[in-house]
Amino acid sequence: MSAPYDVPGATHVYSGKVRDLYDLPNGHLLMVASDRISAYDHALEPPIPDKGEILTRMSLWWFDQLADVAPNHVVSTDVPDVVAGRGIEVERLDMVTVECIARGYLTGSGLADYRASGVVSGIALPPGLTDGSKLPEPIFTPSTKAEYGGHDEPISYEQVADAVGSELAARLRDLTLEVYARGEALARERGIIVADTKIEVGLRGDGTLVLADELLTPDSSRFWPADAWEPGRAQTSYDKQFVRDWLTSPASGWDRASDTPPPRLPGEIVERTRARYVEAYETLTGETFRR
Ligand SMILES: C[C@H](c1ccccc1)n1cc(-c2ncnc(N)c2C#N)cn1
Repeated sequence: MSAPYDVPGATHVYSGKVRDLYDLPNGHLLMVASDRISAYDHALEPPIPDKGEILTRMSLWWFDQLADVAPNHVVSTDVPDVVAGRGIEVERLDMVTVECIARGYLTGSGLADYRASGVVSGIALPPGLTDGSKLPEPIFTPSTKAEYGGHDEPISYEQVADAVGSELAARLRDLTLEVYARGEALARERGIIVADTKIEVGLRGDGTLVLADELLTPDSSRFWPADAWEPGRAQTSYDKQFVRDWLTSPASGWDRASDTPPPRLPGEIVERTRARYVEAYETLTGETFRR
């Protein structure tokens, strides 16, 4: 993994797959989006230039678009130069211990659960759905928060209510589905399907629910190009398809089923992937990403 940034005045406290978190002297946190990219549960090398800045700008844009749905944790983008553009000073919240996930389409672990039992996170779905099917309506499919490197486990709404109380469970469900509905509708108008998304929610001392972490990015959501959507097969990933295709091609020499780490991505794949992140940002926001 690429080392986190040495940020003056900040104390590094956590590294996720692609983001790092720091304590700040004023009691806030500094959230830094790296250029790291992961696929098939592996951290890949090299990083994708500007990915962290592009997805930071995307999150900020979504926080602004959805400000009428819920407040967010952003305090300031005036951060130390070493993380300028990819760092956000955020309000320290009491984070909810549930991964709040909404799905509008069936794929991934939800599809696997559906194929095994017809049920996803305790919700029975109609028969005949396949990979990439649009669900009759978006569903709230919460999961546990796995330790770093582990896999989140799906839980039912009832389990969420048992964990956090029925009133907060209802608020989390409603917020997650509202954020997804608004994000999916806006993205769809611009040719991007947001198949599902994970939001992180924190609580203020007064009980206000606050949108935290990143929001509606290709790292927290599945982005599919709408013009390539075809239920019945694995969908094209808007941002990671070049990486996936190369890693699973003879050109990489990698065996996904092996325990070996993936090989270093070639320059062309890195650049084409960077271009897809730029394209996703510019398509969604209508703004130009100038480095
Ligand atoms: C796992 C996730 C993470 C995000 C970004 C980078 C590394 C980790 N994380 C977020 C908090 C957190 N805690 C208190 N207040 C907050 N506003 C936030 C946020 N965001 C703790 N962990």
